[in-house]
Amino acid sequence: MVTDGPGVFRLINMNSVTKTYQGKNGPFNAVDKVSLKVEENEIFGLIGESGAGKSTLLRFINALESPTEGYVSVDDTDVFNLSRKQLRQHQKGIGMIFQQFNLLNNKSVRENIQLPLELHKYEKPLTVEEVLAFVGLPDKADNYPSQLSGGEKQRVGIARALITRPKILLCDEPTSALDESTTEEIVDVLKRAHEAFDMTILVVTHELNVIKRMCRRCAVLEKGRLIDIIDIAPKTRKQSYKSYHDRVLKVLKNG
Ligand SMILES: Nc1ncnc2c1ncn2[C@@H]1O[C@H](COP(=O)(O)OP(=O)(O)OP(=O)(O)O)[C@@H](O)[C@H]1O
Repeated sequence: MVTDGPGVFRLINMNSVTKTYQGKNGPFNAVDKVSLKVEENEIFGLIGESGAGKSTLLRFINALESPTEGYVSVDDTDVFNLSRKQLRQHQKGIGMIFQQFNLLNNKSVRENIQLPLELHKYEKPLTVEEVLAFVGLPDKADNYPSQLSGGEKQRVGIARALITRPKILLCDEPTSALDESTTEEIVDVLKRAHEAFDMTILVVTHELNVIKRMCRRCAVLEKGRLIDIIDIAPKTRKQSYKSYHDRVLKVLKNG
């Protein structure tokens, strides 16, 4: 076990990860030598403007993307040096929720939530009733996605992620398709899930208030580079708005 002091366990460790893509004008680094550590049970944010590399970085953790260079470990295990069986096991411990919910429209809420259990065998999954009650939709099991509001669809997305009892939950812009009050409700569901299921949560978003309400720390990315890791504390500090990074600091530290 890797520790950073008493009671602090680094669950996720990224060391100088780079992802190079071919762009119109040649190769470019969507993620550029990023190193960061996320502690077990933390809610950690990744923020930055569109194209900053947030989603790419998030997707390294469950190996949906692989870095061109660098090292990613989860629980002390190199994510990109696993057998197929080990990789499946690794991915089974990670849930994901998406901006556009990714529900199958021809399947009922119950069928959507059960999908992960059809793909893999889990030791102690929750039941559809349990997760639906948790996200506040106890009566919607037989509805179809087209009969739900955006906020309800995201609750179903969260229920689908929770049914396997993941150790890590990756949230890619979980509230970006929702209005302000629905966003608050979804943030509350995620915070309750964090407490109830003892998970580590990573949240990618460009919404600073979501970060402020949920996270203890967040990484700021700009053009693939890690600019800062901010400890989010309600202290008042004078900041100016010279750059995007300055605005982030202002909202998160002073708001
Ligand atoms: N498969 C790909 N091939 C080429 N370029 C890609 C590919 N995937 C992502 N990119 C580019 O890499 C950069 C980072 O993308 P990424 O989706 O990680 O950013 P992001 O910060 O999550 O952005 P957004 O907030 O808009 O989703 C962008 O310029 C994007 O266009």
